[in-house]
Amino acid sequence: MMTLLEGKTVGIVGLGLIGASLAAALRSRAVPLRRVGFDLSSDTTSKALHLGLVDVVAEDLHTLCNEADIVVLAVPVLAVPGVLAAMAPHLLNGETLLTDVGSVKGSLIAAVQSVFGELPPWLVPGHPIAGGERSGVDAANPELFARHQVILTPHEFSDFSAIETITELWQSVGADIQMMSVERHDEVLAATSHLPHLLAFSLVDTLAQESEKYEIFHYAAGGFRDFTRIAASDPTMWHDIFLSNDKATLTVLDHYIEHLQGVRKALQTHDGATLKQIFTRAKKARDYFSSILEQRAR
Ligand SMILES: NC(=O)C1=CN([C@@H]2O[C@H](COP(=O)(O)OP(=O)(O)OC[C@H]3O[C@@H](n4cnc5c(N)ncnc54)[C@H](O)[C@@H]3O)[C@@H](O)[C@H]2O)C=CC1
Ligand SMILES: O=C(O)C(=O)Cc1ccc(O)cc1
Repeated sequence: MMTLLEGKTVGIVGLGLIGASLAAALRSRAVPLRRVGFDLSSDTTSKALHLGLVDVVAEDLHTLCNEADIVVLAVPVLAVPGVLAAMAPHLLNGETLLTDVGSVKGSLIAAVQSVFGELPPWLVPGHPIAGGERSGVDAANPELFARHQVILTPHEFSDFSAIETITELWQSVGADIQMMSVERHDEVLAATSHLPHLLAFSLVDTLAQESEKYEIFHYAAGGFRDFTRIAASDPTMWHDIFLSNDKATLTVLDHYIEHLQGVRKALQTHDGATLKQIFTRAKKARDYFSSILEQRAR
């Protein structure tokens, strides 16, 4: 039974893919929350209002904070410190809960600490492991979070009832909640999300620079499509993520470069046994990942 959200107002700052999808999901599932939105782009807020994703658009962050019981930050991660600083005077009543959807959690914690001088009990950071290469309000999808995980990284002073409310917010749109420390989150995501995006951007850029008028892409097949879909993701969003999670990404990138050097050596020396060993281990791991995906889809 969902009870903690009844009659409350959620204020969503940033009505792009994730913010607008959350608004759309809350609406399509008739979650009893009033939805107030804010975005720097007036085109975006007009669309969100016109599509009925939000009930009302706040004129500024001050108004949004005054109206909202729960504020969800859904802006690129490097925009967070500025938004927090603008909201700070209006959040200090202690009654408004604050959460976010950012792909990096260490930088959010650092921003909150720098703006508020402490980690307030009404802060429960979050990260939906759901999205896609499209961005903006036009890409909003009410089913985006269904059967997907949302990682919450509450800190040691996060209020229990605040954690329960944010848990219920995500469960109400069909998501499964996982709890994790900030450090573990940033390491895991560096490996499973940030590194793959870096490799995809880098591979596509390498080939694009070597190919006159992108001619080579005419001959690319499904493997190239699957490997590089995420290179179509938003450059600003990923610029922000890499600069915010540089340490953990560098660690896993160095590990990967070392492994790739091994693959290169095996190829150069025609060491087929080593190549087969690597491919067999990787296939086993990828088959396991496919089984996780199948279980989740059931
Ligand atoms: N795109 C994805 O697949 C996922 C993204 N995330 C995280 O969600 C957050 C939002 O990402 P998306 O929705 O994909 O981005 P997006 O680019 O679709 O939307 C961001 C929105 O924030 C607005 N915005 C930017 N600066 C602002 C500011 N200072 N004040 C108010 N609005 C501002 C923009 O106008 C835009 O509408 C990012 O932190 C990202 O790391 C998390 C999970 C998945
Ligand atoms: O496009 C994809 O497959 C993604 O990996 C989406 C995504 C992007 C960023 C996140 O922090 C979480 C999910």
